[in-house]
Amino acid sequence: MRLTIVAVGGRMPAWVEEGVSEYSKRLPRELRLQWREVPLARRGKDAKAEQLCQAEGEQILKAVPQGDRVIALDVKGRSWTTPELAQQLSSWQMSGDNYSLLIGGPDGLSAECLARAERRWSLSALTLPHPLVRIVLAEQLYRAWTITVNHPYHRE
Ligand SMILES: C[S@@+](CC[C@H](N)C(=O)[O-])C[C@H]1O[C@@H](n2cnc3c(N)ncnc32)[C@H](O)[C@@H]1O
Repeated sequence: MRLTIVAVGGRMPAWVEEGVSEYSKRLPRELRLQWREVPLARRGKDAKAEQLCQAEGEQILKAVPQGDRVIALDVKGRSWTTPELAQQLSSWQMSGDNYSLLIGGPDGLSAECLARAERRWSLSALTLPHPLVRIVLAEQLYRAWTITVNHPYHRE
C-alpha cells in the first residue's frame, strides 16, 4: 500500500522535520509515507479565509495520486483509539488500494476536499496546528503499525 500525506505548508521548522522523520523512518519499506506539500495560499490583507481554503484545496486535490482513496484529517471527524487505528491500517493494507491523508492549512480543508474524502479522521477534540498534526500523524501511524506486527512499542 502506498500512503501519501498531502499537507498544506512549505518548509517546516527543524523540530517538525525531525519529528516526522523520526517516526517515518521507523516504518517498514512496505509502509513508507510519501509526503506531498502544497504551498500556503498568500495571505494578503484582504484575503478571505474561505478563498484561501478553496485555493489550497484545489492544490491538495491535484496532489492526490489518481485513484487513491482519501481520508481527511478533520477536528470534527470521527476519532479512533490507537487499537482501532491499527485495525484500520490493517484493513487499508489488505484492501490493495492506496490512500491519501489530507492535512489542511490554517483555515482548514475546503468543502471539496471534505467531499472527496470517504472518512474524516479526528486526532483529538483539540484543534492542533498543522505542523504538529504531521508529527502526531506520523507517530500514530507508526504506533498503529507496531500493533499490527506485535512490536512492544505500544502498551495498553
Ligand atoms: C489549524 S488546523 C485548521 C483549523 C480550521 N479552523 C479547521 O476548522 O479545520 C489545520 C489542519 O490541521 C488538521 N487538524 C488540526 N487539528 C486536528 C485534529 N484534532 N484532528 C484532525 N486533524 C486536525 C486539519 O487537517 C486542519 O485542516
